[in-house]
Amino acid sequence: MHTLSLYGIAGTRTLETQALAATPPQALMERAGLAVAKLALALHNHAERPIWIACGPGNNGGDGLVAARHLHAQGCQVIASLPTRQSAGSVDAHAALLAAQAAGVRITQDLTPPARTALAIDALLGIGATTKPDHSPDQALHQVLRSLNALSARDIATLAVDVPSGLSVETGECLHADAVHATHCLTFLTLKPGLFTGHGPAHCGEIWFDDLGLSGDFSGNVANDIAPINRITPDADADLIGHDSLLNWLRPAHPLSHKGSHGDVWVIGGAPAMRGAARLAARAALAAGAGRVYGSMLGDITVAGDETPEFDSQRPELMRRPVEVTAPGTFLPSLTVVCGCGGGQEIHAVLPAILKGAARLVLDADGLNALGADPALQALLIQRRAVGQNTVLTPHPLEAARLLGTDTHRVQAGRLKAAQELADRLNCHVVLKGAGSVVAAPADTGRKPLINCSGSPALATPGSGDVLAGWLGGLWAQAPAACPQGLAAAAVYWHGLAGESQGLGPLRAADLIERMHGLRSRWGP
Ligand SMILES: NC(=O)C1=CN([C@@H]2O[C@H](COP(=O)(O)OP(=O)(O)OC[C@H]3O[C@@H](n4cnc5c(N)ncnc54)[C@H](OP(=O)(O)O)[C@@H]3O)[C@@H](O)[C@H]2O)[C@H](O)CC1
Ligand SMILES: [K+]
Repeated sequence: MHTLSLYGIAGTRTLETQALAATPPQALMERAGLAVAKLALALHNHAERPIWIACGPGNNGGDGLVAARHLHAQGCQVIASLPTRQSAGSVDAHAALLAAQAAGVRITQDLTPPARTALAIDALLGIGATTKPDHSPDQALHQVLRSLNALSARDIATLAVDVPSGLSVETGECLHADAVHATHCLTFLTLKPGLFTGHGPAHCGEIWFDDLGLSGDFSGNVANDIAPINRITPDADADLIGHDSLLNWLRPAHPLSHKGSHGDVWVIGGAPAMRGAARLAARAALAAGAGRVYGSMLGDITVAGDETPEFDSQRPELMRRPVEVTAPGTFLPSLTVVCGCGGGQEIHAVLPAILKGAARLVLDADGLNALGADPALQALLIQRRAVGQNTVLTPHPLEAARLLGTDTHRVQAGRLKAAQELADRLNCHVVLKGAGSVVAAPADTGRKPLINCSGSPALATPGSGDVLAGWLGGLWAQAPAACPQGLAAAAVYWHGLAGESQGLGPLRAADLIERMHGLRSRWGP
């Protein structure tokens, strides 16, 4: 999959206005409704059982009514609930209602789904949804949202039109407590950021896209009812990370390459009781292809059970070295440093030297907490880019909240904004982890944020973040001059693909490394 642009409401409305101006009345809604009906037919595997279409007052509801008409014409048993007044302003939706009535579609104000519903279509709210507290039809709306969720909780296919009602297409936060959990979402005109991050992935199910014919067919022919569009393409709000993020990693290594050609990584972390975190990061860096991987454990390394001279007795390829970051000859300027994985309090003492010396730095976990608590460390971080040193922070939402001086809820309510704010404030690259990881670059790079679309709950396991940090370090060591945002995109996408390959159940972190390593051999020539 190629990188795709994501547009929030403003960008989508700009495209919608141009599209409406270029098409005959009702044409766009007709196309949207037909596309919904086609997908619904494909999902409807109990021909004798009813399809319930919950239609809202605006154009989203209009799409639903057009779909109802087509499905009725196909002989499906269709019941459309119209719980609210039809929006006076929406001429197209009103026309769709009249056409559905004329065609004999059963339209009711009953808010309960018909018995034995086999497929539900959520056409309540689209990009016009608001959170107005005094909105009169809210009670009815909530009742229908709850009915839709009760159906999807019973594994009944639920198709969201454009967006699951109650989900913010801008941020992926839930505007309503009962936002619809769809099994499929067919979105129109643009792909929207909120479908892919925050609560989006959990609420959308499988995402489908229809541009309503505006980009033409496969041979580039635009439908003959579309006038030439003097198109002003709005700026995308973000890009979706796709398979092309991996392009640089799908080529075989140069035949004359040797371990010295693949760069060195130094993992610093693993305070007592958290040794495993550093080991996972180091193993991941090695599996990602770094030439040499060194590891240093923080704190007392002679604690019971950890007297072995190896850094990792299961991986003798990893080399142990002391944590003497300030000693001459540490080669900090030539290494890629992955720091913080299981670093405990001890990480604080070594961070100033690392921030001053490391050419490339991935900072994770306790390294981020130390940074959040100490403005002097933040000042050192901010200075790094000016001397050609790059940094990628890999916070989960709580770590990001600590760095921003806010709470997790606010980070999650605006993941794109939070990641961008961190990148700008701390003058570095940021991977905000969680469903739909966001990869942000400082604004002066001119690069917009990226959202990752791969991943699965199988990755929500201890050590999964250490693997990501180590893998990123391993990639960076091999491509020291590459754009850190592109490298971070490759790492999160790769990590997510491995998670998807798991199916049900957790993918334990040590196995995740092997899975990521194995994927590359499958992609090979
Ligand atoms: N324009 C086109 O031809 C096409 C549009 N498409 C589809 O249209 C929607 C966007 O439609 P729009 O009418 O702008 O907005 P919605 O249908 O999403 O919602 C607006 C109506 O919903 C009411 N509303 C909003 N928030 C709430 C709420 N919290 N509780 C209850 N009701 C709410 C709102 O009421 P107002 O009083 O604020 O007016 C409106 O009545 C888009 O998503 C597509 O599905 C297609 O792309 C095809 C072409
Ligand atoms: K909807």
